Amino acid sequence: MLVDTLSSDSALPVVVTTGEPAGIGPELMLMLAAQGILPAGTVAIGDPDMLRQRAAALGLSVTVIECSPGEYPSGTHGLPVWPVALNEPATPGVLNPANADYVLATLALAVDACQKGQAAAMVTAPLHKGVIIEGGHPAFTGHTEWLRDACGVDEVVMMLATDTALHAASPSWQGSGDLRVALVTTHLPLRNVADAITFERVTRISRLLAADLQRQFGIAKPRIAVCGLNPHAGEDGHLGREELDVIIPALDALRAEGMDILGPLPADTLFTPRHLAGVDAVLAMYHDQGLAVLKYAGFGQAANITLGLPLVRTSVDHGTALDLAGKGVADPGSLNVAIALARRLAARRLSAEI
Ligand SMILES: NC(=O)C1=CN([C@@H]2O[C@H](COP(=O)(O)OP(=O)(O)OC[C@H]3O[C@@H](n4cnc5c(N)ncnc54)[C@H](O)[C@@H]3O)[C@@H](O)[C@H]2O)C=CC1
Ligand SMILES: NCC(=O)COP(=O)(O)O
Repeated sequence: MLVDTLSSDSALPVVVTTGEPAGIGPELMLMLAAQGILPAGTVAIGDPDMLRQRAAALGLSVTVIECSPGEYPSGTHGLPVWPVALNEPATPGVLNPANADYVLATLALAVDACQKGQAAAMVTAPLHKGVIIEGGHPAFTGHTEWLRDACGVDEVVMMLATDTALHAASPSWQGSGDLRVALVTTHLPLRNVADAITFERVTRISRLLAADLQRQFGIAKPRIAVCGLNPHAGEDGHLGREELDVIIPALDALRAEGMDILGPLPADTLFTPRHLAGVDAVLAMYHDQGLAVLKYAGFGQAANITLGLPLVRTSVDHGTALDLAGKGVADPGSLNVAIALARRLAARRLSAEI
């Protein structure tokens, strides 16, 4: 289970940014609302007219209820929305850089609401990084780094996790257990990854991961298994020196601090049941090393959690799926998991006062 099963008893809503307006985010939110499975106390952030048009086009019976930011109507049926106006009309599947600022404004509203105590947590539907960059934000690399800066913290960690407790009831679930995968590097070109694997970075990310597994997930002494960077974890230096020069010294330093760390292990066999037994999280060196396995294990049934933030943020395990947008065929499973997880993490923070 991702966290212990606390029900959210916060009176505050969980806010969900509906993401790239040309992508599947808006319709996933509408699908959950139409299916009647959105928990009470969930508020969408986005353009209400766009959401109404998207619902009508897909034949989804959802009443979009526009509320002032910070307000939440109790006891109503429908989808409460805190409005942010699109800059230009959006067409499913067609990116428009003119709406980049709209997407960022939805994020800013969600952060503001969490910081002001108007929301218990934020969940993000997918945005399109490329169109945000083209829309005038050349340094943009993703929600994770944007939230780090918006919250004024030095470092955050991207972790994706499957949750058997949430999807055990799903007939499509084929997985055998929970898997949590955190990343040392996130959105970097592959050719830059090796240089970014430094002693400081490995130790900083590992400490943050362990601290948030304790704080947010209630794991008293987390066991973390760490991937090598190179094939066969470098084969004693014959297939790359990053393990010998950087990763092993970093892990030795962490062990000396009392952390329960395994590795570095060859990444191809680390993700097998024997090596994963008793492990609370895997730390992968780069994006596709860890996330390909996570998505094989539970795509559509997993969530992304940003560790190290002063607020709760979860997200989906997928992107904008422009190829599916506007067709009503995308799977809302991960958004459902992300909302449920945000509620549980928020409830845990509330009860533990963390
Ligand atoms: N949380 C976020 O905001 C994320 C944003 N992205 C962004 O999304 C954009 C597209 O990225 P891609 O790598 O193409 O990944 P993608 O996840 O959008 O699409 C990859 C494949 O998965 C399918 N897919 C995705 N979500 C699905 C769903 N809910 N149901 C059924 N099929 C689904 C798509 O149709 C496509 O075939 C990029 O700009 C990327 O940076 C990617 C991942 C997370
Ligand atoms: N592959 C995960 C991903 O791209 C999530 O990015 P972010 O926008 O949540 O930082």
